[in-house]
Parts: sequence; C-alpha cells; structure tokens
Amino acid sequence: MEIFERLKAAVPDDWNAYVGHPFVRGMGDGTLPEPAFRHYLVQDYLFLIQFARAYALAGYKARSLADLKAASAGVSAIVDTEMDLHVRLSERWGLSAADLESAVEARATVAYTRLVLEAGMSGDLLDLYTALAPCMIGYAEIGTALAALPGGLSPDNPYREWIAEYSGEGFQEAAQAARDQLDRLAADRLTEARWPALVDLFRQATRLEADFWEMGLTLAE
Ligand SMILES: Cc1ncc(CO)c(N)n1
Repeated sequence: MEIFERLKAAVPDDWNAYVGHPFVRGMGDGTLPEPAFRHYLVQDYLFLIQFARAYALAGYKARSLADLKAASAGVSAIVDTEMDLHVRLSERWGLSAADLESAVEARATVAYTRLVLEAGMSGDLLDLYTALAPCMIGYAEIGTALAALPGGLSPDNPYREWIAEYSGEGFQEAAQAARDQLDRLAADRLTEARWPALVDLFRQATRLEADFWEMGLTLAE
C-alpha cells in the first residue's frame, strides 16, 4: 500500500475530522459564512509563505538530484502557481495584496506551520514530507470530494473558485507528486522502528489542519 494510504488508515478519526470539518461542508453547499472564508483566505496567505519555506528546507536537506528537483517543484507549485491564484481569489473577495501582507499570523497558523518546519529541521526528508502530506494530499482529496457534490461547482456557490482550484488538474498533479515523493523516500528510509513516530507526526499535522478550519470558522486570532 502507498505510504500515504497507510498513514491515513492509521488515524481515521483525525483524518475524517479534517476533511469533513464543518468549514469544508459549508464550502461544499455554499452555506459557509463569508467572514469565515475571508479570515481563512488571509491566514492561508501567511500559511503558504511558511509552506513554501518548508519546501525550500526540503531542498536544503536534499542529498540527491531527484530530491532537489522534488523540492524545487514544491516551491514552484506554491510560489508560482498557488500563491498567484490565491492573491487573485482574495482580490475578488475584497482583500488587497496590502491587506494580505500586513496581516498577523493567528495562533493556529503559527502552530501548524512551525510544527512542519520543526519536523523538517530536526528530522530528515521522510519526516518533513510526512508532516507536509496532510496539506497537499488532503486539499486535493477535499477539492475532488466537493467538486463531485451537486452544488459544488454551481455558479450559485460562492466557493466554486476555491473548489475548482483544488479539484483542478494542476493541484491534483502536485498532490500526486507529493504521494510519489513520500513513497520514494519511504522505500529508502522507512523502518518499522520509525513507523510510530511518523504516524504521530502525521496525526499532529492532520489535527492542526482541522484546527486551521476551526480558526477560520470561529474567526480566531
Ligand atoms: C492550511 C492549508 N493546508 C493546505 C493547503 C494546500 O496547499 C493550503 N493552501 N492551506
């Protein structure tokens, strides 16, 4: 089995709480309150900056050309693609680039991004990509599930652009690359002795993704 599927199967309740969070359901049926989505968009901009740094850290930790290329593709997917889309989407929601740049990180944003960076700094590439997996692969799973709902991509759904972005080919390909990279690293480095610590790390990151939705929903700072 793919290592990502094994990790997910090890923490089913935490995974379902993340991908089935009320924030996600509210985007799917269009009932999410708009202030919650705006708060999320601002925090996600700050999140993406730290997330790009985590891929840059993967480049620093790389020991082979293949690992460097994977890290470089990760930085580019965020910096050149996802962040441009994010800034355009935010503008349509009334948030200027200056609004995004001047925002202060919420506690949930700090907690999640620093967990990932710390896992990468103190561990190896397998730790780092395990901590990153819920983001990339989870959002691809959420995007696909919401796009398949009857009203997911309907013109009446205010969240259709978000759903289209994460269910779209570009993001799905980036998520597949993350799965492949995790499998390559596991083939070289995974031992049964390491497995419990990797599951713990994956669980922590998954819970912090759910906290990120909760922060959006409750407007927590
Ligand atoms: C919080 C969060 N997790 C994952 C992604 C996907 O890149 C994102 N944009 N934001």
